[in-house]
Amino acid sequence: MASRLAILTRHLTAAVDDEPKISFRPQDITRLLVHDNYDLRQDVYKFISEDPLYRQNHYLGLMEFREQTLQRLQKFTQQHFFSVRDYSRDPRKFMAAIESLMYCDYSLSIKAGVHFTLCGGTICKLGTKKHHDLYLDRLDDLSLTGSFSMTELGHGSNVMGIETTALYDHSTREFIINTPTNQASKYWIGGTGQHGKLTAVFAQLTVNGKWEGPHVFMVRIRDDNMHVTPGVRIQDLGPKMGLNGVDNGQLWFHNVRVPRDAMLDAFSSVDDEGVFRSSIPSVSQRFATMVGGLTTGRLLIAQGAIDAMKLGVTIALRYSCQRPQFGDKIIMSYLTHRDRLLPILANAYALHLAMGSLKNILDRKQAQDAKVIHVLSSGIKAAATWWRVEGLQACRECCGGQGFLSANQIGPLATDMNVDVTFEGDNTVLMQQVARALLDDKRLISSTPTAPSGFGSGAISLDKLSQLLGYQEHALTYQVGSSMKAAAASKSTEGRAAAEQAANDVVEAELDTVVAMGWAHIQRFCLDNLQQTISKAEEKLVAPLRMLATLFGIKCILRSSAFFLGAGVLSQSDCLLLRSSLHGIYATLSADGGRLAHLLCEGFGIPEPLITAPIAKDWKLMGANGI
Ligand SMILES: Cc1cc2nc3c(=O)[nH]c(=O)nc-3n(C[C@H](O)[C@H](O)[C@H](O)COP(=O)(O)OP(=O)(O)OC[C@H]3O[C@@H](n4cnc5c(N)ncnc54)[C@H](O)[C@@H]3O)c2cc1C
Repeated sequence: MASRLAILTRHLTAAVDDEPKISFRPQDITRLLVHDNYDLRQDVYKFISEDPLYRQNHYLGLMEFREQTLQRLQKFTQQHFFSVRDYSRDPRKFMAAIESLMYCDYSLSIKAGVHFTLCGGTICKLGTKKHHDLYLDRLDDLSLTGSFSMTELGHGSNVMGIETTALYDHSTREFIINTPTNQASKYWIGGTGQHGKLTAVFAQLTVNGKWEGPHVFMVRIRDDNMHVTPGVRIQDLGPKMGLNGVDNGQLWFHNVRVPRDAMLDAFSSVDDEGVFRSSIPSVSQRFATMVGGLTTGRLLIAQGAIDAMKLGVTIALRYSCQRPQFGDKIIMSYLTHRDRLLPILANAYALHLAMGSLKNILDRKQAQDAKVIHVLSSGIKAAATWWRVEGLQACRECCGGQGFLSANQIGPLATDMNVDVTFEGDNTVLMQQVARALLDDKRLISSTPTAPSGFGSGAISLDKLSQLLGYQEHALTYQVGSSMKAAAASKSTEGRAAAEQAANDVVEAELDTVVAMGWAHIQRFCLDNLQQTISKAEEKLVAPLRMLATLFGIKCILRSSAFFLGAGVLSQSDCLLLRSSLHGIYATLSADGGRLAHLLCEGFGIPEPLITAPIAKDWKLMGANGI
């Protein structure tokens, strides 16, 4: 292994363009990473880099920050980079435009996401032509500011349990929307505290005395003069831990009457005779379709987290490779520093490429892909945001006190984004959904997992790392699945409901393992996906990608060393071999002032004007000449 690494090191010690040793240029990597809409992304970057309205300003108060965020969104919208109609027409373009805002400010990114994706996307997906005609142009020019009212004070993760009601009144052809209890008030609703005019309300529908499950209704909450509409009450939620450019609100509805056409009716409607009709007969499947529209939002949150890791690690690496401490020792030469920063680089690559594959699956628009899309979007969102939390904290610590200075970008990013583990699906709940899908996979449940051999004196190959991660996924699923089967069998004489309950009780009792299953699946998917990317990559990119993939795989396995040692799959000497290989990779990435690590960061393609942190330039000049 050591000699292989030495060869890799020689091969990879990238130099400037005109030196013969060079193996790749950052733009070669950028081409691989930017899946689509390269020119559009560059146009958005140029716009937000050059217009002074988008410059960092950490001195604003709450109301000023909100106003600035609104103005930024208005000006961005006026550039017509995309249309809300692209949500259905050209989803890659839609996502590319919104993703590109991330490097400017997370509040702007989320305010745009709530308006265009959650509100606009819901209308595109769940509405029909009359809704598209009525709302989409006005969303596009921001004359109708949109929001998305799903969560209630009492119901966050359990959306099916919401209490807001929509009762159909055939005498007036209207729905009557009500908030029956305070816990049913819509809570956290982005964009409603101050600026919102329109909201997509999730409410339990009753027609002719029959409950039909949650449906979505378009409700005006403020008129064009910004007066709150009759029957609606709005409370501004005020300052938050971060993300203060977004005005979140709490909403109550008291006998708010909306016309029959206010219901988004692509899948269900009430006809002229007042009869409820739906192309999806079961309430639970209908509900799954209603919330299925959240996938795009979830992808944007995941991509935002990945991009934040890229920005954070780029800044931290640039600083760490020039910062001496204790004499002239550069802090990046400390093993602890390498171990804190370099895995973030690998995570960002692994997740970004996994997102690329997921977007390709989405492009196919095949009905049979619905489950895999749900599983991957849930799991990648959870992994990306959890690793982002960990990664940005590591970046901030690695920069010492400088990491705490707002101008250095990492701190504000970490606090503004802290909520991404919670919204668009709480991570713990999302990982359970990944695990539920694994538990439905007969291949994993019925065959006994076969443990791969350890490394012995053999080399550490990506195939072996993948086998180990695959084994972990299979073994955990088999363990929980077998217990569920046994529990269900023990209750089989009491009927199907009792057996299902017994199986569910096992899931509850094994919830920590269930979440670990979700992690195992996503880690294995990411590593396999990296391998597939490598197999198709240009020759010059193979070595650096393989190195990142090996780093990623080793870290995943070492994080679960208790599992692998406990299962007797790896020995202590295997773990030591993994550790020393990891250190070898760190040394290669950090050699020559971290040249390879810097090239890999440059490969992210973050526009230089948007890397504003002074420590990412020349920290020795900080404060000099009034800078
Ligand atoms: C800044 C911000 C903006 C938001 N914007 C919007 C918006 O625009 N529109 C909107 O509709 N909503 C919005 N939300 C709401 C958001 O989607 C919810 O906060 C989220 O779904 C979690 O719900 P909850 O807060 O009620 O937490 P809960 O669901 O009560 O969860 C609390 C804790 O319990 C745990 N938990 C819950 N259920 C389980 C379980 N089954 N197993 C194990 N653990 C569990 C969770 O992991 C979590 O740690 C926003 C939230 C925030 C903070």
